[in-house]
Amino acid sequence: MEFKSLKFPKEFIFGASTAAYQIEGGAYEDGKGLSIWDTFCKQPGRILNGDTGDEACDFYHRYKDDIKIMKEMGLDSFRFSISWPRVFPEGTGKVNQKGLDFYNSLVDELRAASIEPYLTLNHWDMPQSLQDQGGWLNKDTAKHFADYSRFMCENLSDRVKFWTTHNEPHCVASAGHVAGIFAPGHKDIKEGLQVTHNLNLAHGLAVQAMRQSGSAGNKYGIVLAVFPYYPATASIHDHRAAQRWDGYFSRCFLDPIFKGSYPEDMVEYFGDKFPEVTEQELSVISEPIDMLGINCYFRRIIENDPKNAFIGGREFKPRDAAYTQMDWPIYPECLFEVLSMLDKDYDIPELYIIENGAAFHDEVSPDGKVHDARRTRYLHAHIEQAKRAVEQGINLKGYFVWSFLDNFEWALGYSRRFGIVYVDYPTQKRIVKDSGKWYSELLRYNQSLR
Ligand SMILES: OC[C@@H]1[C@@H](O)[C@H](O)[C@@H](O)c2[nH]c(CCc3ccccc3)c[n+]21
Repeated sequence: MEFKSLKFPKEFIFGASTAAYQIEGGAYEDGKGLSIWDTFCKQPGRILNGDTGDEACDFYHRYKDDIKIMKEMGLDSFRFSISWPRVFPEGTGKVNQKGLDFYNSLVDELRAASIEPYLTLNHWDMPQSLQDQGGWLNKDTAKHFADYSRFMCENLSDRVKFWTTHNEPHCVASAGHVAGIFAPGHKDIKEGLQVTHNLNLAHGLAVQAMRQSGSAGNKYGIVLAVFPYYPATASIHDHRAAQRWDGYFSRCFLDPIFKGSYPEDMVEYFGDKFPEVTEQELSVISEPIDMLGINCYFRRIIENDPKNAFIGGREFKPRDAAYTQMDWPIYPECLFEVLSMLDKDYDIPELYIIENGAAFHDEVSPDGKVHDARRTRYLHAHIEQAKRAVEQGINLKGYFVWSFLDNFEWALGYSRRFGIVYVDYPTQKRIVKDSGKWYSELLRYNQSLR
């Protein structure tokens, strides 16, 4: 496929993203402690088909072979997360040396393959033992997270330069504590808002801790899901609903981190459900960061819905849009629009698209290949929008596709495939999909211009 329209600056990096619980497996191996997702998956009815991350893609054992695929593909960078309980089985205190050994080896293998590690410290798999003490509802957990982050930085920052604290804290707060569809499965709005604040606090404490102990030149940040929000109609009620969704899902994280205060309209809207916040905590949360990672897959069209007790709205699905297997509308301009908004409204040193991709029904054809043309078209269209942002002078420094491998899709188990590499779970065989081959050609084209 012609790549001239997808020519990026030479320092722009292309990568692929994953997360520990979704790919590693080895859930009970080599001294790893329980995570809340290990526990959650065991609760009947929580996960489609009763799937769990017990084995997942067996990345814990197969990472060296997977890195060979990454190298052949030409990835500049690989984003992964650390399983906190694999290193600290109880969340604090005693270190599981075999857990630490795994991440040291993973990083060494990536660097030996000239692939830049891009690390996330919390991609939702919180140690169960800390959950037993209140989890993110307990502010002590924020301190434990900072200690864990410092420890990882002390051990890996000679080889890892990119450090992000949380992946999508809004998901932990809203899906995990309000909707109850993610671990730990709580359903309490006030709790969800307190967790929102405590996650922001944990982020700030962790950045401060890493900055004290990490190597010079490290870049610290966070990964947030930021989407464009549209009202379903011109009605003021839909406009206000869209503004509330943007207010909670985006600005209740962006504003305290980059502006040192929560959005006034959100504090007002949530009233006495909003947590107590001190100036000292806001100063910690707004500890300057070097980069922001963005997960953006589509735009969200919102219509007013007073029955939604949390935020008074629901997602509208236009009939004239094409949809992925997640029932997400395909709207490539979402990347350009989000990047433009961030560039206009916030002072962010560097931006990375850390997750963008699509789930479509994939199958292995008789020729042994996976002809996922829709995914290739999705990636092409969205990367074009990333290019458009770069051409407008927006400081976008990289694009990571979600995901490198098909993997465990949370409450939907293994029913959704996002990978550019197909995983045949019964045999754990990998097959680079057509989209993976296309992505590799794109990377090689850009590397040839460096
Ligand atoms: O669903 C695909 C991926 C997950 O597998 C990742 O673990 C997670 O980081 C992730 N986030 C998103 C966007 C989540 C989202 C959906 C709908 C509305 C807001 C956020 C999509 N994904």
